[in-house]
Amino acid sequence: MRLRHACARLARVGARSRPSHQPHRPMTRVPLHAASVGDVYTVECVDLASTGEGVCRLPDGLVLLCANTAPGEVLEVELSSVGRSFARGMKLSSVRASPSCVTPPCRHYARCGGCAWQHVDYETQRERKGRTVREALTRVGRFVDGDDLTSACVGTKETTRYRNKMEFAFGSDASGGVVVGLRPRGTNDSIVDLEFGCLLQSEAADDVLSAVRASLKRVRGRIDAFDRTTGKGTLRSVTIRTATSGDGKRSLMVDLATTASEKELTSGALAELIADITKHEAVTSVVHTTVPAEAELRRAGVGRSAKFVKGGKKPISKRKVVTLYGENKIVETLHGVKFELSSASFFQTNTEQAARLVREVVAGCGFAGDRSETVLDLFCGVGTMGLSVASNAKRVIGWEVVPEAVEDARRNAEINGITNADFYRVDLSRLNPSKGTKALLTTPQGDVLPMPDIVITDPARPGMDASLIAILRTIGARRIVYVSCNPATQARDLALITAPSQGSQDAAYVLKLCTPVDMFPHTAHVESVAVLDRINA
Ligand SMILES: C[S@@+](CC[C@H](N)C(=O)[O-])C[C@H]1O[C@@H](n2cnc3c(N)ncnc32)[C@H](O)[C@@H]1O
Repeated sequence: MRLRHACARLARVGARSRPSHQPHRPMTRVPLHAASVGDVYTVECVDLASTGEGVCRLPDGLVLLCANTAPGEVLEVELSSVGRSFARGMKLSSVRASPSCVTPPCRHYARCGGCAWQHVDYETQRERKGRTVREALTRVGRFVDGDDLTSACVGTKETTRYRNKMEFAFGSDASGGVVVGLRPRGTNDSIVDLEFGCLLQSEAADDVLSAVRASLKRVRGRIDAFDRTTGKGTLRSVTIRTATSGDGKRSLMVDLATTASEKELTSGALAELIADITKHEAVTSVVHTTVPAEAELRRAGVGRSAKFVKGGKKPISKRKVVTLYGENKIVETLHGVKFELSSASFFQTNTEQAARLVREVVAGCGFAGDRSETVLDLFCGVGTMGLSVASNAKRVIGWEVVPEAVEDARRNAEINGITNADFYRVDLSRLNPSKGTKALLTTPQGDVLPMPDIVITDPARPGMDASLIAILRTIGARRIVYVSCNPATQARDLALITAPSQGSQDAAYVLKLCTPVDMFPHTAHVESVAVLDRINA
C-alpha cells in the first residue's frame, strides 16, 4: 500500500498502489508531482471541463481530468498520464453517484465529439456557462465586481435539434467504404458514422443525412472520401441547413463540398449521390462547392505522440460554388426580420436562442424611444443585429469584412423594406487609430458618417483589435453593447474599454451588466452580451 499524502485536510481523497497487473514504468525525469501513471485514487469530481471531462484534484492539488463523470460523483480513477499542470485518468468505478449525471440522449455520445456535455443535466450546464463568463470577468478582465455584474445564463427548453446548420465530414471506414459524420472526441483523424442521425439538427435534416448514408452504400467502391493528409479523394463534407417558415414548414439547403470537376457532377457516382439528395421532399436547394485537392494536415511529432495538425501556411484556395437544384438561397426569420441566406453566409446557428440574444441586445441598447439615435453595427455579418434594431433607430451603419456578407446585409435590408440601414466593407483589424474618429466614420467612397450614439460590436472569437478599441474610445458613443462567443477575449477587451481615460479625446466606460446566453446546449460554448455606459455621457 503506497499512501501518499496522509494529510487530514485531504482525508476525503485517498490513493492506493497501482494494481499488480500494471508494469512498473521507470521515471525519465524528476516528477513535479508525486502521482504516477497507474496509481489509483479515490477522488471527487468538482467541476466540468470544456472537453466534457470531469475535473477532480489529486491530494497534492494537481488537477485530474477524467471522462464519464460529473460534478458531485466520488469515483475511483487510475491515472493514465501525469503532466506538469494536469493528469488524466480512467474511471474504474463509482463510489457515490453524481446528482447531475444523466443518460446522454444521443446514441453516438460515447465517441462523437459533437456534444461533450450530454451526460450532465441541463441546469448544471447552464450554471457552468454562467460561471465561465463570471470567471472570465474576474480572472481575465480583473473586474472586482465581476460576480455581481453577471446575470444568470439565459437557457433554453430546446436542448436537442436546435441547430439550423450542421456540417458533416466524409471519411473512410475500415473496409474502404465511405462514411459520413462528425469527428470523434479528442481526435481529428477519423469519422464517427452517424447511423442513428444527429440530435443537433432537425428531423428533416436527419432524413437527408440517412439518404446520403444510403446513397453512399449504393455507390460503394466507385467514389472515395477526401483524405486531408494526402490531398487525395473526392467527397469532403455535406452541410445541411434547415429554415423554418411561420407555419413550421421546413426547407433544406444541402451544400456538397468535393474536389470533383464540373463534369463529374453530371455522371457517375457523384451525380447519383446528388440525385438521391435532390429527391428528398424537403430539399429546396442543392449547391456544390469545389474545394481544390490539397493536403491540409501534416504529421507533428514522432512515435506515440505523433498526431495530425493543420499544416502549412498556404492561403485557403478559392472555393467555387454552383447551384445544382433550386436557388442558392434559403430564408430564415429572426426578430421579425427575414434573412435571405446563401450557402456561404454566416448566420446564427440556433435561431430560437438567437432571438433571445437579439432581445438582450435590443434591451441593452436602451433606446430613447423616439428613433433619434444612430447605431454603429460592427462585425455585422448579414446584418442580424443592425437590421433587428433598425426600427428603434434613426440610422444604422454596419461594417463587415466579408464582401458577400455585406451584399447579403444590403439585400436583407431591401427585402424587409428597411431604408435607414447602410452596410460597408472594412477590415476592422486594420484601422489606423491616428486618424481618430475618421478611421471608422468615413465610407469607402469618402463620405463622413454621423457620430453614433450606440455601438453594437459582435467580433469573432479573437475579439477586437486594440486599435479598434482606441478608436471606439475616441468616438465616445453613450453606450456600447458587446456581443461575444468567447468570454476570455471579451473580458480582455472590456478591461481595455473601461480603463481610465487619458484625456478629453478618450472616453472612459463603465461595465453595467453581462448576460450569458446559451446558444449551444451540451457544449462548453457560451455567448454573452455586455453593456457599457460612457462615464459622464
Ligand atoms: C460572430 S460573427 C457576427 C455576425 C453578426 N453580428 C451576426 O450576429 O450574425 C463575426 C463577424 O465578424 C466578421 N469579421 C471577422 N473579422 C473581421 C474583421 N477583421 N473586420 C470586419 N469584420 C470581421 C465575420 O465575417 C463575421 O461576419
